[in-house]
Amino acid sequence: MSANETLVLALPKGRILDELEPVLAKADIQPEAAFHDSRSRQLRFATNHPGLDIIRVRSFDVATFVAFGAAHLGVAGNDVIMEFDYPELYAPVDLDIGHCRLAVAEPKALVKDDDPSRWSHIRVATKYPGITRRHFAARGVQAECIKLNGAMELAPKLGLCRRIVDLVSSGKTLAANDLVEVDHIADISSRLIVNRAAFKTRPREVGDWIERFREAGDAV
Ligand SMILES: Nc1ncnc2c1ncn2[C@@H]1O[C@H](COP(=O)(O)OP(=O)(O)OP(=O)(O)O)[C@@H](O)[C@H]1O
Ligand SMILES: O=P(O)(O)OC[C@H]1O[C@H](OP(=O)(O)OP(=O)(O)O)[C@H](O)[C@@H]1O
Repeated sequence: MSANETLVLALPKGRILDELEPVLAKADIQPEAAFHDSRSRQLRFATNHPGLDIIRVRSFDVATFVAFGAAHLGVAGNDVIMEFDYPELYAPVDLDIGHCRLAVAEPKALVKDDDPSRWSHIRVATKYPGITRRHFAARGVQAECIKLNGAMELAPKLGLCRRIVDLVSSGKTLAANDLVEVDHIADISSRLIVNRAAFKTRPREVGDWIERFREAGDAV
C-alpha cells in the first residue's frame, strides 16, 4: 500500500447502492457517468476526486476486497461484516441505511410443538453459516448449516431442513412462504468499513473520508 496510490472505495451492487446515492452526494462523491449506466461492463470508476476511485462488487465481496487491502474503504451491511469477522476491518460509521434484521424462522405448522430451549442439534439453510454456528454455539446448540446464496425460504417446504437463518425486513417473504420468526439474531444496517493498515499508514486521507461519511450519514 503506497502513500500516493489512489484510494479505492468498494461499493455493493444492488439495493444498498440505491440507498447510498444520497449519502455519496452529501459526501460530495460524484462517480464518472459510466457508474450510472446499467449497460456498462466497467467495474472501476473515477470520481470528481483525483485521489479516489470506486469499484462496484457483490455485497459479500466488499468486505473481502477491503480486508485484504485491495480496496481501502467500503460499504457493507453488518451481516456481511459479522459473517467474515475479518480482524483487518474497522467499521467506524453506521450509515443508517439498509435496515433489516437477521432471524431464525421455521414453518408456521412447526411452531406450536417446538421448544427452542430443548434444541441440541438443528439443521439450518442459510447464507450466513459463520454467524449461525456462532449464535447457536453460544447457547450450546450445534447448528449444521447448509449454505445457500438466496431463496432460503424454499428450503423447509422442500425438505432440505426445517429452519432457516435469513434477513427479514417487511416480513413479506417469510409470510409468503408460511414461515414465522422464532429467534432474533442481530439488527442490521450498512456501515462504512476501512482497512486498518490503510488507516494506520494514511491516517489523514482515510480519516478525512471517515469524517465526510460520518457527516453525510448524519445529514441524510
Ligand atoms: N430486505 C432487505 N431490506 C433491507 N436491507 C437488506 C435486505 N436484504 C438485504 N439487505 C442488506 O443489503 C445487503 C445486500 O443485499 P442484496 O440482497 O442487495 O445483495 P445480495 O443478494 O446479498 O448480493 P449479491 O447479489 O451480490 O449476492 C445485505 O448484506 C443486507 O445488509
Ligand atoms: O422481509 P422482506 O421485506 O420480505 O425482505 C427479506 C428478503 O430480502 C432479502 O432477499 P433479496 O430480495 O435480497 O433476495 P435474495 O436473498 O434471494 O437475493 C432476504 O434474503 C429476504 O429473502
